[in-house]
Amino acid sequence: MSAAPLLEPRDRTGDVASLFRLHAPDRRLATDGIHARLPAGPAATLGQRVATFFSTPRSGPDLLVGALPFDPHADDALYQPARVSAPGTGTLPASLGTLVAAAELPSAGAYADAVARCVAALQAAPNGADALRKVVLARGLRIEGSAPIDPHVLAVKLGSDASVTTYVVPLPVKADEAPAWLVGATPELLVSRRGRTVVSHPLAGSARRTGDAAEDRRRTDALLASGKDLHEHRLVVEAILDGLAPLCSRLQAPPRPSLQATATMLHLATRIIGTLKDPDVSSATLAGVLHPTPAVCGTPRLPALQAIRDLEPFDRGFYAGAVGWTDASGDGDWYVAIRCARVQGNAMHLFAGAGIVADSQPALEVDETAAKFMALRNAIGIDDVRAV
Ligand SMILES: C=C(O[C@@H]1C=C(C(=O)O)C=C[C@H]1O)C(=O)O
Repeated sequence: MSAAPLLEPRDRTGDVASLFRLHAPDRRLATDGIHARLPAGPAATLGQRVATFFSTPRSGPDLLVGALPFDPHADDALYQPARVSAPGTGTLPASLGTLVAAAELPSAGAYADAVARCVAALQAAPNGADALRKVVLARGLRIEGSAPIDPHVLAVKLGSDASVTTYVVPLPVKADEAPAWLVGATPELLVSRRGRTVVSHPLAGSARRTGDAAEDRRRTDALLASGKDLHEHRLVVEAILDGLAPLCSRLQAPPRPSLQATATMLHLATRIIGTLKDPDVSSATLAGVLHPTPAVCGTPRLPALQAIRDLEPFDRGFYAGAVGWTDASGDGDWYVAIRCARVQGNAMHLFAGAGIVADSQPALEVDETAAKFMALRNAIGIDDVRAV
């Protein structure tokens, strides 16, 4: 197998299991080893657990890294790394080996049926603040390889799109299981904190990017004028403003979204900036308050979570959760864990979801989720998700 030069460190034993990587356009973080684990718990107690962790004298970096699962009531997986590592001290194989798309769960047809059932429920929902207004429904694709899949090779391939944040996050596994990671390339910032300044940059309302400049311009204009997509987007911005408002003395968001493009997608995006009233509110607390936003869950949160449980035939695990870091000062970055795969042994599970509102059309949501698989599909070189 040919080797690519100087891409990512191995740790001292050459083990990749505990390597964490978060490469944002403006900041690169890589760590290796696990010094101590944060006691696991739900999103609501994350801020308190992190504060307790850092208030206890200990050796090792003043840093916690890891992932929150989609379900805010399920256990998260954060740990203090052994070392912050300098990227570029090792080599990686250039290839992921032979991969085939093995199974869709659910099939495109079953996904369309679930979207149709969801639309019917949204249309039947009574008017009022508590009524179900949006549900994000996802589907999965299992890919199999001829040999164990190296998550860092996949991340390097995903990193060829400079507009996204690539990540590799070790996931908890049972004692008899092979190591597992969440590997992805997200365009979406859940929340970032530096001192008192808080930034969130949600996306919702999407179209496939074609690569043809005139057609992409047309799609961009259509997206920025689409009542359905602006509504889907507004619900996310409102939820984030509602979450941040009690914590901020100043909070600003432009009245209309702008366009954010990745190599494969066009998204409506809004950059929200706030100033914390209390500088002791950490990025972990903020992530715990905001997650899951209606970009990945729906509105209102609890009925949307229930609809997802009822309509999706799989457990999301850490897909549509959050990945990131927080330090002892409370600063940190948390990204929405989308455009990703759970990698374990010879297999990976890809996930893609789309926001459903009362006027969504099932066939268009099938296409939107197929387009959202493209980032991963391009990286692993599988052209057609239906090919087996
Ligand atoms: C849920 C996903 O993406 C989210 C849903 C979007 C939408 O519905 O338009 C856009 C970006 C993300 O917030 C995903 O990629 O799996």
